[in-house]
Amino acid sequence: MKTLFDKIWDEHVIVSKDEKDLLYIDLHLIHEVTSPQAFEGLRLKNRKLRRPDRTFATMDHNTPTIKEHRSNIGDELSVEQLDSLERNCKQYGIELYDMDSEYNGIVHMVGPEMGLSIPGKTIVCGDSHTATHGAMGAIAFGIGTSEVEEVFATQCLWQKRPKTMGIKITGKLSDNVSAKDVILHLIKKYSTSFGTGYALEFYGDTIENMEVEDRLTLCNMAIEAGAKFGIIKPDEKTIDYIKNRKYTPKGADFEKYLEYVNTLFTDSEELYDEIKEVDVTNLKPQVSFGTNPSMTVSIDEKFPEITSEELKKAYDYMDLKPNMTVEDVPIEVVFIGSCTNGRMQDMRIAAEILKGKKVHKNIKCIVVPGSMPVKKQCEAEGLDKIFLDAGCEFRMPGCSYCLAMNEDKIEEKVHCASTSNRNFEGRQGHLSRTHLMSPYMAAKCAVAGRVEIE
Ligand SMILES: CC(C)[C@H](C(=O)O)[C@@H](O)C(=O)O
Ligand code: SF4
Repeated sequence: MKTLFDKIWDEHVIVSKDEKDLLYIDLHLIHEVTSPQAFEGLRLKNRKLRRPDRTFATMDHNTPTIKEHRSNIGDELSVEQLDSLERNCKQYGIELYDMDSEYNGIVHMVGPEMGLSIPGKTIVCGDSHTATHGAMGAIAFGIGTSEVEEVFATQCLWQKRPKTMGIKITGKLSDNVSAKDVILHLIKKYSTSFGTGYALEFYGDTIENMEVEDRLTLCNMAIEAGAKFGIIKPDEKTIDYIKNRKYTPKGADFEKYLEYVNTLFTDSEELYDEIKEVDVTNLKPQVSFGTNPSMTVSIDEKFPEITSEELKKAYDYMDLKPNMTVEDVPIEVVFIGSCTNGRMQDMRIAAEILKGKKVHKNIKCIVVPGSMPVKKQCEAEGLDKIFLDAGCEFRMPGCSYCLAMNEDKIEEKVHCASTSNRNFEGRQGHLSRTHLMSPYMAAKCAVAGRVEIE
């Protein structure tokens, strides 16, 4: 009798010592920001890279979203990090999805798209949103640069087993409500730290009814709840999703692999160290008003009274007040993209709203597909045209706008309706003001010129 998480964990333990386990790592994803020092460490210690064939690289954080050749990136550190990733991948024989690659994209898009992030695997990346991949039914977690070096050298990592928390989500979501609203609601209800020390397993009929892309959105923000891990049991939808992707096992290997995948579920709810239950039947769209994701309201709620210094500081920074509603926020920019909501389904939802409409005159609307495959698919379905006709910008994939890299910054004091995952002070630019929400709400906002209270 084991939880889903413990089944995968136990399958990967090589040896245990002092409450820690040495885990075998099946997949190591890397990007330009957190890998240069780790490669340098290898060289200095004269260590080899153990499994270049299980290491995959993408350029994402420093790549501008404008159509600009690499040689035109202004920021020197960005250029240096991109150059060193390219050099290192060449030297160590690692597959790299560079800016010219048809597979390029944000690392948390690339893993599932390539059939690399698949059920039952252990997946690491020097990036805090690695829990995203747990939605495929895997153990996936963010690691630091020194750990990146350890995995390079040994393909293993010492880890303390986390406790498990079952997050049971039940009820049918309303049409305008999605996984983004569910995770924002959870963080509002239980704080930005309720998951600390836990692996969060999301389950229940709401999760079963969710598409894989929604599940990825949900697990993406586990770290915003303090948890390094989010995980969801693989099912038919997961198997359909991974089938025939580039690195998914094929033929008889796939059939054999499915036998293992079919064992991946939690044997009994009683095995969780803790359970939280949430009924989302009447859940309304959620929008953040403050400077962390827990400072969030339902669209039909007023902003809360000031009950802490932190909240007061957030109101001051955002230039908002208690008792206002999301409708009162003077939004000027709408950003649809990021590893949270830069997938095909997000693009389709936004396009459906923007189709035949015009972006409001006070709004600049930026659409950034999370990866080249998503961009291409948008073009194949004519979504790019819908966005452009509506007056949006339709850009190249990358992280840039989510964390204010390159020219992709929200100006001082400007309110941005954003489908990303972080809204702390300055996240999208010096003194910028981020409001987290779903692609549905963001696209509606682009048309209406403000967040709509339906
Ligand atoms: C740059 C990277 C290390 C960082 C992270 O780990 O999350 C980034 O992706 C972010 O979202 O802030
Ligand atoms: S899109 Fe944003 S949150 Fe996601 S990996 Fe990039 S910078 Fe981090």
